[in-house]
Amino acid sequence: MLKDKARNRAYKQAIEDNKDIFEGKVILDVGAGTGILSVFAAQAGARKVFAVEASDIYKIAEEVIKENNFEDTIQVIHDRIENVTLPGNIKVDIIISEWMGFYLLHEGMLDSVIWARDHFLKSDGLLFPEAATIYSVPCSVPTMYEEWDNVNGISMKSFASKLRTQASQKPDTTFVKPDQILAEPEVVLWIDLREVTVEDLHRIKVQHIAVANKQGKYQGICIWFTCTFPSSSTEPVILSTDPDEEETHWKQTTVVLPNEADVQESEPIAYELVLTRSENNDRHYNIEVIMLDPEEVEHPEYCSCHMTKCILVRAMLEKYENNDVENA
Ligand SMILES: C[S@@+](CC[C@H](N)C(=O)[O-])C[C@H]1O[C@@H](n2cnc3c(N)ncnc32)[C@H](O)[C@@H]1O
Repeated sequence: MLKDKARNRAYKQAIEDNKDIFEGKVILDVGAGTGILSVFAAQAGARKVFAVEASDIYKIAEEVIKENNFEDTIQVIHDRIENVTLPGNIKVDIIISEWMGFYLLHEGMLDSVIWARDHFLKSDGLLFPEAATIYSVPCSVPTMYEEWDNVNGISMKSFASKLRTQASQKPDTTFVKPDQILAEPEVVLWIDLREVTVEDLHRIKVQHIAVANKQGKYQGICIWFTCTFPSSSTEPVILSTDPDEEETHWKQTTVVLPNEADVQESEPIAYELVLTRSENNDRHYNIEVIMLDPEEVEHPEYCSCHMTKCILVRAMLEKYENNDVENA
C-alpha cells in the first residue's frame, strides 16, 4: 500500500490542499497502519491526531511518528476503534481513513469508519474521503480467452476453459487495459460517507444496459471505484482506480464469464449486478452477475464463484433490440 503512489498522493494532496481545514483541529485516523495519514494531518497543522490501529503495526506507527518529530501531536492508540474511548470523551473535527478494499467493499473496513463517525465525529465534522462510487462495465478478458488460442502454435482452448471455470469461482483482481473496456461505465453505488449506514451496504443491486462503443468480445464485467475528498476551495481530489487512470494496488475486479459473446458497436449489453454481504464473513460480499437472453431465461448458465469465501456468479445473456434500450 505504501508503494501505491497514486493512493499516497491523493491523501497527501487532499490534506495539504486543505491546510485551512486541518489547522488547529482534532483528527481521528481510523486504522492508522504505519501512521502515514496521521503525519500528513500533523504536517497540515492539526492540533491533535489520534492514530487508532488494531494490529501490531501500531509499533511502526510510533517509530514513524517519532522519526518525523510529531510525538507531541500524534497519540497512537493500539486497539480496535470500536473499543476506544478518547480522552475526556472528546469529539473530533475530522476523521481520516484509508478503509477501501478491492471493488471498494471487499475486506474493507467501512463499518468501522461508520462506527467512528457515529461515536466520535462532531455533528459538523468532515470525513476524508467523504464519498465513494463503484462503477461497472462489460469488458474483454483476453488472458482468459484468446491468449490461449495459440500458445507457440499450440491451441490450448480446453485449458483456457478450465481456467475460466476457476476464474469464475474467484473474481479476478488484475489490471484491465482501457482497450478491454467495451462501453461507458455505469454507477453501481454512490456512498455519502456522512450518511451511509451499515444496513445500506447489506445488498446492492443494479440493472444496467450498457451500449457497446466498439465491436469486441464480451467476456466479463469489470468493477472499480473512486473516492472523493472534501475541499474548501480547490477542485476536490479524487482517488480513482479507473483502468484509464494511474495503476493502484486495488487494480480492477473482473467477474469472468464462462462463455464469451461477440458484440457489435452500438449493441446493448444488459446485465444485473448484485453484491450481497456474506453471512459467513461480513467483510466479504457475494457478487452475482446475471445476463439475460430472453430465449434462454428458463435455463440460465450457472456457475458458483468464491472470492476467499462464497461468491456466486450466475451468467446469462440478454440481447435487446435497439428499441428496447431506448424504452428502458
Ligand atoms: C488499509 S490499512 C491503511 C493503513 C494506513 N492508514 C495507510 O493509509 O497506509 C487499514 C488499517 O486499518 C487497521 N484496522 C482495520 N480495522 C480496524 C479497526 N476496527 N480498528 C482499528 N484499526 C483497524 C488495519 O490493521 C490496517 O492497518
